[in-house]
Amino acid sequence: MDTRFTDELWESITPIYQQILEHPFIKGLTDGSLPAPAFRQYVIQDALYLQDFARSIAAATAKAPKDAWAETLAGHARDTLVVERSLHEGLFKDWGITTEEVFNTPPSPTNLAYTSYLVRVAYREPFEEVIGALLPCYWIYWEVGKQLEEAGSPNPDYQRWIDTYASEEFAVPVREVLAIANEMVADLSDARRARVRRHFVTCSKYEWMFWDAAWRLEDWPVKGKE
Ligand SMILES: Cc1ncc(CN)c(N)n1
Repeated sequence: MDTRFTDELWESITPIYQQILEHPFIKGLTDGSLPAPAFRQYVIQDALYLQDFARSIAAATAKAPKDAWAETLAGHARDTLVVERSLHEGLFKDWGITTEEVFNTPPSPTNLAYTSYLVRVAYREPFEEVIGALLPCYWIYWEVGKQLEEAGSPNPDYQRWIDTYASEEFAVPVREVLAIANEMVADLSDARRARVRRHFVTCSKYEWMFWDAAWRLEDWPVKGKE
């Protein structure tokens, strides 16, 4: 398989990926120093995030110009999320947090900005751009999972998180979406490839920001009656 396009994409985010690995949230997963409230906030926000992520994959499915890609993505909208949801549900059960509480939590400013961007691209832009926006969500998590796997974590919750994203179950859809990304650009002009890259870089920045928001226990600076 020709992986030149995705190699180029990864090259375009190497400084961002490096900063992700150096972020205290990520470092704190392996050395155990991540404060529990930051992890809890992250997992709750992530459960909200996944709702829009799934809808964005479904929109990509509807736009797929090839049946084989539509079938693959339809499977992701259902199955990929099952793996991540089971991680979340296990943690919520251990923490005594109900599904109702989770889904009644307002999205943080960063979460809302990221998911709004994803959904906007998914509904407004052509198929290849939607894949560009979705790709960091798959790929960065897999790379981070693999990177942290060797060090592991003294904290069982953080170890579960690492195991999920380093797992073969998570790797399969990542490889599939990478294959779609490399195939879909075969006949694309440089200008259209650049638009894919722009979304890829933007969403990679949002990935860093998502962990950072939880680390800072981000909240809205002003409040109404919610
Ligand atoms: C914010 C975020 N980005 C990506 C993933 C991996 N699907 C996730 N669970 N959360």
